[in-house]
Amino acid sequence: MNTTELHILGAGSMGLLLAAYLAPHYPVRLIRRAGQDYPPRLNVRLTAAPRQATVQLPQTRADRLPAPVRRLLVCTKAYDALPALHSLAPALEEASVLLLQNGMGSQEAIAEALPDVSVYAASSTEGAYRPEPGAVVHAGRGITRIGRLQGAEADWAVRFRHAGLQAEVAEPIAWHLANKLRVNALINPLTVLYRCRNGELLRNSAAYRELQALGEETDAILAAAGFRFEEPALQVAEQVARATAENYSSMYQDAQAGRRLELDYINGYLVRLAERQGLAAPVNAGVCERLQG
Ligand SMILES: NC(=O)C1=CN([C@@H]2O[C@H](COP(=O)(O)OP(=O)(O)OC[C@H]3O[C@@H](n4cnc5c(N)ncnc54)[C@H](OP(=O)(O)O)[C@@H]3O)[C@@H](O)[C@H]2O)C=CC1
Ligand SMILES: CC(C)(CO)C(=O)C(=O)O
Repeated sequence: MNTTELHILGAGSMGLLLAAYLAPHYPVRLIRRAGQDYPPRLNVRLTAAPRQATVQLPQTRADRLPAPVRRLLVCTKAYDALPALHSLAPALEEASVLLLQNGMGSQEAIAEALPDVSVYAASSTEGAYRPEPGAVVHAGRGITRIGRLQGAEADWAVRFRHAGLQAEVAEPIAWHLANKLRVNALINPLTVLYRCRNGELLRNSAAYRELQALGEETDAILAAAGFRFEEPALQVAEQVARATAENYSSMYQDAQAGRRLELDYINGYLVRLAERQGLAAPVNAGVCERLQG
């Protein structure tokens, strides 16, 4: 077993999923919120049908870390990632950090805020949720594409594969993040606005017209920013909506649970990217306004 401890910041769906897979192969420790008290270990039941396993994960508060962090997976929501890392900053001097946030913008901000830290970003199609505290369900097996943003090289994808997860080095990672962003920008907000499963967006004519308009605008913004894709966003989003027709998007689930949406890092990011290119983005901006209303 490799003895370098893997720290996981964010004990939510993604953090617990990765912790449960990695823990049998590497020493893993969860980092919990500063200023709050937690028991020294968290028992987590992983369901990856048809199998179930229970793992015991040591956990430490961010403000009580005994030693520097060398390997860190950041599994908070996009809006929490930078503040959470700031709470750890003194322990990160020699760290390689892997960011697992959806959307774009948080990764750039972190790389800029921590110029001396090795930073990798991932675009993951894994699906996980927590049915209750202390349990995580691996709802859909996916692939995690990992690429370096800055600093020293690290073998993140090797470690994921060693733990039985599908992973590959994918560079430039910004392209892969943008490729996922355009699907999320079309599907996720509309599932919230129309209160529907992904597949319903293709059957509801009003929703489909909005999908088309978002697709056209998103293609123009990403093209102006230098991203090249073979297929338009609408075509890819349609394929994904068909393949995941019965699913509720992550944004729909966040909205239902009353959690903050990752909108600023999806459609909001596209609006800011458009501004930087001197373009208007009324369709993405309109979606943000309606959802943040
Ligand atoms: N779930 C999934 O299937 C997938 C998720 N992703 C992406 O991964 C990211 C995480 O998603 P997910 O796991 O679902 O989100 P969750 O809300 O389930 O988990 C986020 C966790 O971060 C913790 N957290 C927030 N701030 C801090 C902090 N300062 N210190 C320590 N912990 C903190 C929260 O703690 P607390 O519990 O105390 O609030 C929470 O447990 C998102 O960007 C998401 O889009 C990507 C692919 C798939
Ligand atoms: C691909 C899609 C839309 C699947 O639901 C997703 O990534 C999400 O829900 O965030």
